[in-house]
Amino acid sequence: MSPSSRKFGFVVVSNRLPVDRIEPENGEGSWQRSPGGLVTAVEPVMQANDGAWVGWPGIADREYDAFESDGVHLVPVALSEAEVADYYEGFSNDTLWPLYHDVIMPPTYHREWWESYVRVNQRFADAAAAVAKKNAIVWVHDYQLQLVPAMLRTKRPDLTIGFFNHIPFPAYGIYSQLPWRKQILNGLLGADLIGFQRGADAGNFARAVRRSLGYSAKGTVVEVPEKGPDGAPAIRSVIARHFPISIDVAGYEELAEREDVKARAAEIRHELGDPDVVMLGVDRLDYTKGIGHRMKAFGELLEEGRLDVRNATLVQVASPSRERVETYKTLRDEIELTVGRVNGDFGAIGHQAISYFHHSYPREEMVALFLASDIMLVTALRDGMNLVAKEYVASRIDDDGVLVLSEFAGAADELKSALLINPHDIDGLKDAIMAAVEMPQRERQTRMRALRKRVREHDVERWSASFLDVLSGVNPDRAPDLETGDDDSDHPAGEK
Ligand SMILES: O=P(O)(O)OC[C@H]1O[C@H](O[C@H]2O[C@H](CO)[C@@H](O)[C@H](O)[C@H]2O)[C@H](O)[C@@H](O)[C@@H]1O
Ligand SMILES: O=c1ccn([C@@H]2O[C@H](COP(=O)(O)OP(=O)(O)O)[C@@H](O)[C@H]2O)c(=O)[nH]1
Repeated sequence: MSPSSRKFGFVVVSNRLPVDRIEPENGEGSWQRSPGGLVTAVEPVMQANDGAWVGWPGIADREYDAFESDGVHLVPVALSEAEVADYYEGFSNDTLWPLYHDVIMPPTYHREWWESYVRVNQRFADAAAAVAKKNAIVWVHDYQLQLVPAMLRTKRPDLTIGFFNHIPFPAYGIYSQLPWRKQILNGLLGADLIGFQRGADAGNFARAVRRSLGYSAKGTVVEVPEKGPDGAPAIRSVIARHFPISIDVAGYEELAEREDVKARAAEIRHELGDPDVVMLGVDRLDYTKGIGHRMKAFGELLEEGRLDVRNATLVQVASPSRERVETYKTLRDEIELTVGRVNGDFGAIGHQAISYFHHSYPREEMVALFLASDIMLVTALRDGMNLVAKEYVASRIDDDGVLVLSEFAGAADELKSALLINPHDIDGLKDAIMAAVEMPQRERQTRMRALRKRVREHDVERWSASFLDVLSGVNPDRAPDLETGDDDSDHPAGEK
């Protein structure tokens, strides 16, 4: 059977596949790991469950057949150049992204972007429906695909549909700005189960459903009025609750134990001039991450002489992201100007204040950086979860290192032994950085042990198992087959 005609009992749908197609002008094309935490978290779930992953291969105007990668069956969905501009860069990342992150930047509303979003969501729904076996479980991910659950339900009422929102869901006062607020809520309510990162996100969603659609939403259950099979009015229950995402903790621990990774960590410190204090920031270059706030705090500490550039340094990895979106271009200019200013004002020969890298690094190098750093700075202004915070903790098998963590990152709900900060309060952030610098070893150890315990007990396997347990429990009569299969049996609602 050709890979494209196989059908699966478990299907994941996300905007991105775990690999991006890279086509250099002069050279051979290749597949490269995609950026971001969604892929980091969903990849181990797919490797543990035999299924298909439907997503965009990260390049415009190219059609690829389904293929296997690292034991996962990938089903590429093609997007045209115009769709990348309107659906991905436009509606997803210049309308929904700023809106859902509490309008840190003003969202842009364009009707053509919305129309493209609807068309592309339908394409993803069709692709998922085509690879799903009868009664399959389909798990849709993130804000780019909020209409897919209802589209799938219309096409394939046999499916059990889950949706997980990786970014925050805003308060109704903000959400209600969205001209298409009802359509999005109705799209999501096509799912049987809707997962969020934080309890507050699930609460905001329930309020939006009550205020915008007038449906009952009590506790974790939304009651959606529908027509029953006989045409009579009926109620369909949708569960909406939080399932905080996590990481492959054992994988990070294994890397942290490796001699070559430890040696690389020592080498990094040495190359930085063996300072007393190494601070680290690792983020996609995104305005939600508060990179400028952390640089401002660090710069002021140097200016005030509370830190000395000869023994304290900041390493900032800012991996490229959404580079054609105007707000991201402006952000890059601002951050690089700040780096230049801080280094110009406070650097000394052989002692750079900020080492800035606009690259993406493989996981081994990330763990070496984590081990090389005394203080991890996560200063997001808003963040669904922030997996980097959890990766730092998981990697510190030596029970050392201090995590400074924004209370506006989802991770703050769980990582309560971190030094929690409000990144808008620059003085408070500076005090927290100094508290981290001066923290006695015993306290560092106590805090890191508590953090590691939490992350170890709540790893990505537990996240996916708890979501999928609830999801498979909603239609117990359907008993989906999670094994890969070649079942071409007829589907309801006219599916081939
Ligand atoms: O696909 P991109 O546009 O390049 O962006 C990368 C991903 O960024 C976002 O990640 C989120 O998911 C993480 C895991 O749940 C979470 O820790 C983080 O707080 C979120 O920002 C986005 O949600 C993904 O869809 C993107 O693929
Ligand atoms: O150079 C880099 C920078 C980041 N990451 C990974 O990208 C993910 C970022 O996820 P997070 O939830 O922190 O934020 P997002 O980028 O998804 O908003 C984490 O797994 C990082 O380890 C990486 O592998 N290399």
